[in-house]
Amino acid sequence: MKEVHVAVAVIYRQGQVLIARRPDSAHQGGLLEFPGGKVEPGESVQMALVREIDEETGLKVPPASLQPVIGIRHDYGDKRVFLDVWRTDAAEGEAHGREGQPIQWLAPDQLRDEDFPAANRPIIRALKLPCQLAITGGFDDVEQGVERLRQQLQHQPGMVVLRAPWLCAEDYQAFAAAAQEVCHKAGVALLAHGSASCLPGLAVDGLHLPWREAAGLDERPVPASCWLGVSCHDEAQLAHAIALGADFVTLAPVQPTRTHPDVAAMGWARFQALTAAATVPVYALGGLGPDDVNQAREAGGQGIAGIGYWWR
Ligand SMILES: Nc1nc2c([nH]c(=O)n2[C@H]2C[C@H](O)[C@@H](COP(=O)(O)OP(=O)(O)OP(=O)(O)O)O2)c(=O)[nH]1
Ligand SMILES: [Mg+2]
Repeated sequence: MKEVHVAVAVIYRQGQVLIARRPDSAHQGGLLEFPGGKVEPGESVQMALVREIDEETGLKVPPASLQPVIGIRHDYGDKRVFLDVWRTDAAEGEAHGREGQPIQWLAPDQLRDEDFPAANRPIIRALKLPCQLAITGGFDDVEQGVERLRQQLQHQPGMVVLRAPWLCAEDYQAFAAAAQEVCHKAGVALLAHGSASCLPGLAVDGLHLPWREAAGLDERPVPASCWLGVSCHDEAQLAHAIALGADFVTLAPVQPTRTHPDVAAMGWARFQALTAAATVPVYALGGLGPDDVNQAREAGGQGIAGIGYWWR
């Protein structure tokens, strides 16, 4: 079966995205969708986006405003698609459903997996996840750890992974409880780091699995209502994380790091190649800071993750 290349548009306006309803008679009919459609022969994906957005909503999109979000290969059984997803926040005009389809503006947090075709799940993840993920670094005692976390939050990461594998379970619980309060006040999501067995009793928003924990699992260890991240370093690990149902992965090391001087960095070209094949948002990790967010996004990533920049 030939793969259909589909240009999919995430049109942002005032923190909301434009959603349409697919006609009942269409493939995946009756479900919600992002505007878009098939890339025609001879068209670039950008040309297809500009055309489809105009045809379906009447909005005019400056081609230069389009930025890549994620690419997803999905087999529906009756159809194979490559969803080539791009965003713009510069669409001009008033949106209306030019093909008679109902449209609405929704905040990313209002998007529910079950309302969309199955291939859209990673898109919804990508829109809800931030572009900066901070991981906690070393500290001497829990009090100092919490103080450094407060400083880390001043750099406004959208999510924090609470990494402290050297702490005993009791100290980790205390660290997580204090961190939860600090993160909650700042409106920042907090993920525990380790195995799912550390979760009971923790008021966190999800779990980030180090590769050594993910390697031994054959199913998702947490419910769909909490985030699941996995640390990956190569293609095989990415495939395993996706099979586990990870909501996102980190891929490292992209650049040389002080923490792992003996590990060879993969560089941006390799990061881009691995990310292109992954149906999940991918954070670039290793030797990076906020200045690298654009580079990571241009390479098809969700953004950057790291310890070094934020933890001084
Ligand atoms: N536009 C769009 N298509 C999606 C999404 N998710 C998803 O699986 N698809 C699939 C459904 C279709 O098989 C394919 C694109 O179809 P489409 O019906 O929009 O194509 P089109 O605008 O060119 O329409 P047509 O000329 O075939 O009527 O991609 C999405 O969020 N938006
Ligand atoms: Mg369409």
